[in-house]
This record gives sequence, structure tokens and C-alpha cells, in this order.
Amino acid sequence: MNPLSHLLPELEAGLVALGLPPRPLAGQLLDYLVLLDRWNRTYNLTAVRDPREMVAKHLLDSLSMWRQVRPGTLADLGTGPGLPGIPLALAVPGLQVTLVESIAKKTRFLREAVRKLGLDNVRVLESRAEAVDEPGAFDQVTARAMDTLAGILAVGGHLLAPEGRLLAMKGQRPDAEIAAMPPGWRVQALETLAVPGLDGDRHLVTITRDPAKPA
Ligand SMILES: C[S@@+](CC[C@H](N)C(=O)[O-])C[C@H]1O[C@@H](n2cnc3c(N)ncnc32)[C@H](O)[C@@H]1O
Repeated sequence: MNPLSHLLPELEAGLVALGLPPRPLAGQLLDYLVLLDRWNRTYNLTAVRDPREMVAKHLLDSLSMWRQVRPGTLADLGTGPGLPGIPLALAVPGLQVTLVESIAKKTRFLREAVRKLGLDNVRVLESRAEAVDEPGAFDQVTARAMDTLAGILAVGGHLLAPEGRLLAMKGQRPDAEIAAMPPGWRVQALETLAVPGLDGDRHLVTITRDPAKPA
């Protein structure tokens, strides 16, 4: 029995509100949460300490972007404890996820989570994003709470396939960050996302290469 099973009703309701089928996804996400909670006590992987808070702030927040994620390859840069990469790998069929994280204690947790949860579609790279030597290998790149848009593009733009998309989650509407983006990139979409259980909107920016203004 999962020690966090009392959180199941709230998590299932949140998944339904996001348009995701709750089973078996909610159980898999709770298995991940148990591991994260356990490791967090020793390794300080996330500042959110309370598993109940993690349901909305980490799981549902990560999954609020799921409709924009397509089957194919995805690199999650600065993934920390696997966010949003692990929830997306569980929720989106046909997705191959590469978790990129430079801090060793975090990648130790990620390898353990991949092994314990049997995540065949997830691999872990202990590396700085800018040092990942796989140019153009990814259909999608995600980054949550990692850097400014310009910063993400500087360290991870090379990873995107020619038609690839960067999906960046932001708390505040990132108008100033968009204005500061380097040439060669354009905003394809800026969407407002509601996260069940969280006040305030989140923003998802989709960025592609700009063929009219190559870098
Ligand atoms: C604030 S945490 C966010 C973690 C996770 N994405 C989340 O939403 O909870 C930022 C993470 O990005 C990692 N990071 C920052 N710059 C990086 C880079 N250039 N390459 C790889 N990891 C990076 C840090 O080590 C840290 O774990």
C-alpha cells in the first residue's frame, strides 16, 4: 500500500480537471512522490517539503502543459528531481524523455526513480545542458524554473531539431524575457495555464527557430 494513498482522491481530481485519464497515472505519480519525499528528507531535492503541497506545486503544475507535448523525443533541462520530465514521461504515450541535470545528488535520485518506477522511456544525463553533445536530437525541450528564456536558449537551443519546440513554463507572464530573446528564435504561442489547487495562472511559452531571421 502506498503510504501517500490518502492523497489519491485529490490527485485524481486534479488529473481529471487537466483532461488526463486518472488511472493508472495517479498511482504511478504517487509512487514517484513517495520516493521524492523519502529522498528529500536527506538530500534536499526540492524546497517543497510537504507531499500534499507537492501534488499541486510539482505534479499537477508539471502536467498542466501535457497537451502541448507530442510523442517523440524530449529533453528536460535542469530537471532537478525530474520536473516536469518524469510526470510527462508517465502521462504522454510515445514520449522518450532525457532528464538533464548537473548536480550529482539529484541525478542519483533520478537514476533510482527510473529504476524503481521502471521508466523504460526515461534516461538520465548528468551534465550541464550546454555540454550535451546531441545537436538537433530533440523534438521538444522543456525547462521549468531553470533560467530566463534567453538563458535556456543559450544553453539548450542547440539540442532542438530543426522543427523542434522549446516549451518553457513561467510563473509571471514573461513579456520582458520574450523581448530579450536572441535573434534566430520566435514565440509560436504564449498560453495561460490553470493548475488545479494553485492560485494564479502559469504561462507556457512555445519557441521555435525563426527561419526569417536565422541567428
Ligand atoms: C530551480 S531548480 C528547478 C528544478 C525543476 N526543473 C523543477 O521545476 O522543480 C533548477 C535546476 O536546474 C539545474 N541547472 C541549472 N542550470 C543548469 C544547466 N546549465 N545544465 C543542467 N542543469 C542545470 C540546477 O542544478 C537545478 O537542479
